[in-house]
Amino acid sequence: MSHEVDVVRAVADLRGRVRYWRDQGLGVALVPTMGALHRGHMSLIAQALETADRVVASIFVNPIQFGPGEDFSRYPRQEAEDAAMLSKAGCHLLFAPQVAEMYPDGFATQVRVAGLTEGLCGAARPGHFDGVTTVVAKLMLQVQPDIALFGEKDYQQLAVIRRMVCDLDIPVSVVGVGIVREEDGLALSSRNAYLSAEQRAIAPALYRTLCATAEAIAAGRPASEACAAAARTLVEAGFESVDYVEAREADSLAPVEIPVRPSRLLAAARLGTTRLIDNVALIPAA
Ligand SMILES: Nc1ncnc2c1ncn2[C@@H]1O[C@H](COP(=O)(O)OP(=O)(O)OP(=O)(O)O)[C@@H](O)[C@H]1O
Ligand SMILES: CC(C)(CO)[C@@H](O)C(=O)[O-]
Ligand code: BAL
Repeated sequence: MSHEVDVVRAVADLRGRVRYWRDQGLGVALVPTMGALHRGHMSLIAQALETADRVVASIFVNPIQFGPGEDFSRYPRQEAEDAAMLSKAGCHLLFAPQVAEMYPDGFATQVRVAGLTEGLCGAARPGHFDGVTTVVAKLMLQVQPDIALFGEKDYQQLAVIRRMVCDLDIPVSVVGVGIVREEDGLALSSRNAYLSAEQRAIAPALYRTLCATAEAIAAGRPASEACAAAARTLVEAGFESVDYVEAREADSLAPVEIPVRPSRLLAAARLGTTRLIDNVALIPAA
């Protein structure tokens, strides 16, 4: 039988708990989240439990990564259900701070990764990644884990965090975890809860279109042409607008036309006010 996950809200308590484990020589993993947990998050927790002796999950709806007019105030908050899921999975500690604990009066520092943050989601969400890197740097310094796990669903976020950890010599191994999908291919995401039944029926077209486009590029169709066709397909399928469909190198996220190195096809598109993102691997053309 699983026991209830312990919840701490203060950085000092968090540090005390981790210090106790460290004194026993135990390895620690961190899984940062914004809550409203689903099977995607739980696969990060499961992988963390396989790799480390102790797992800390954080739940913090981070205000500074939301732009004006985005969904900060209505973002789903369901800590009791989340804690029950974490308990069942065997997660050891939940760090769930209030905003004032993370950003007390006078807070004035920002961590910003240049370049990588400028295109793709960064173009539609200016300042978003500065908010992500600032909070992830804080969480890494607060917990000082051996490893931190992030989902490939947020592929650009993962690349940005890897860059930050490398550039700032943060002694944490960043582990990327594969995308967990619904049976019809839709990537699990807390924001899927915003979709109406009609929008939910359209949503799997994002993954379907990415898969078909990746196949076309692997068969030799130039990426720019294939991506433009994919954007048209998404609109025909019922998406109101397409922020981007782009082929990029897997690590640097530099644009690619004919992939010769490991690459990724990434997209973001809107169904009503809900913005969905997804990505698939691009097989280098034969
Ligand atoms: N379907 C998924 N498969 C694998 N990892 C995922 C999936 N969904 C989210 N994650 C990962 O879980 C971590 C926490 O993400 P977050 O709490 O923002 O959830 P989310 O479902 O991505 O929410 P949102 O709808 O706000 O994008 C991130 O590292 C994210 O990449
Ligand atoms: C990494 C993260 C928890 C930082 O707030 C968030 O961007 C997310 O949930 O992907
Ligand atoms: N899942 C990434 C966090 C965000 O969209 O704000």
